[in-house]
Amino acid sequence: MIITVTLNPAVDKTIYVEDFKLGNLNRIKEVRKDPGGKGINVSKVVAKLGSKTVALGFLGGSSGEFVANSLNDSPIRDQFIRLEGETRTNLKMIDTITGQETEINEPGAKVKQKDLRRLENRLLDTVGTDDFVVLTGSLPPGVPQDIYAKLINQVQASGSKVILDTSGQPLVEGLKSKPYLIKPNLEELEVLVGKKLNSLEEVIKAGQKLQQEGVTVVVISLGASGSLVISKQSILHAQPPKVEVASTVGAGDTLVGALAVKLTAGSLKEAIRYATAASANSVAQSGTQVCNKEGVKELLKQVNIIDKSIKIVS
Ligand SMILES: Nc1ncnc2c1ncn2[C@@H]1O[C@H](COP(=O)(O)OP(=O)(O)OP(=O)(O)O)[C@@H](O)[C@H]1O
Ligand SMILES: O=P(O)(O)OC[C@@]1(O)O[C@H](CO)[C@@H](O)[C@@H]1O
Repeated sequence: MIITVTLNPAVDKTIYVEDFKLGNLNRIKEVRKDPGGKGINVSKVVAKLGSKTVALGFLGGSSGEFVANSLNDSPIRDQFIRLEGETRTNLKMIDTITGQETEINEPGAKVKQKDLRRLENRLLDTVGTDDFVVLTGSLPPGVPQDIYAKLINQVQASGSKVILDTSGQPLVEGLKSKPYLIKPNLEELEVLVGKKLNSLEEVIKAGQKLQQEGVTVVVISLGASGSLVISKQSILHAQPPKVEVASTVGAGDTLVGALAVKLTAGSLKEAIRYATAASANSVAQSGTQVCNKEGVKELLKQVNIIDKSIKIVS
C-alpha cells in the first residue's frame, strides 16, 4: 500500500490572466480549483493508476472540507486529522499569452502539539511492514523542522520504505534518517549542496554523494529535461516526450506517485520510464490534475532512458 502524508495541504486556485502586468490592475479570465498539496497529489496519481492509497495529514475549515469532499469522491482513503484552523489556498497564475506560471503559496494553518502527536500515532497505526510512505511538501507553522527525520526513523523501523520529497531544512534534517528515496528538483538540490550545478555531470556527482551517504535511490527532477536516477547499481537519465504544457503544477508529485506504484513490482529502469510518461501526461492537464492510465500508455514508448553509468568515474 502507498501511504501519503501531507502536513500542509491546499486548495490550489488556478487563475488565468491575459498578458499579466505587475503593478497594474489585471482581470481574471477563468478560475479553477483543485485539491492540492504534494502528498494529496501523490495519492491522486496512485488512485488513477489503480493502486491502494491512504492519505494522512491535517485539514481544517471550509477549504479543508472542499479537499475532503474531493477525496470522498475518489478511491483515496481519507485519514486526515481535522484542525481548528483553515486549510490554505495556494494561488497558481497562468499568463495566457506567454504561458508563464507563477505560484504564490500561503504558509498554512498552525498545527498544535497535540494534533501532531495524533498524526504520528495515526501514521504508526496505519503503516505495515511492506508499505511505501511518501512524506512530502512544506511544513505548516507549529511543526518542527525535524519532523520528517523523526517519521522516517519510525516508519523505516517497521520495515516499510520512505520516499521524501521536500526542501530546505526539513530535507537537510530528513536526510540524516536515510530515507529510501528522495526527489529534489534541480533548484532544491542546489540549495542543499550550497552551489550552482552547471552541468549534468555536476548534478550526477552531487546525487552520487547523497546516495553514498545512505539514500538508496536519488531521483533529481529536471523539468522538461526529465530526471536523473542514481542508485548503487546505475545512473539513468530519463528523457520525457515533448508535450503541450497546460500546467506543470504537480509534475513532480506525479513522478513520485508513479514511481511508488511501479517500484513495488518492477525494476528501477521500468519504474522511471513509466513515471516519466506519467509526469509528461500530467503537464498536459490543466490546474493540479494528474495523469490518466490511457494517456500514460500512449506516451510510454516515447520515453528515452540513457544509461549514464558507463561514462561516470566516481
Ligand atoms: N515540459 C515538460 N514536458 C514533459 N515532461 C515534463 C515537463 N516538465 C516536467 N516534466 C516531467 O515532470 C517531472 C517533474 O518535473 P519538475 O522537475 O518540474 O518537478 P517539480 O519541480 O518537483 O514539480 P512540482 O513541484 O510542480 O510538482 C520531470 O522530471 C519530467 O519527467
Ligand atoms: O508549499 P509546498 O508544500 O511546498 O507546495 C504546495 C504545492 O505548491 O505543491 C503542489 C504541487 O507540487 C501543489 O498542489 C501545492 O499547492
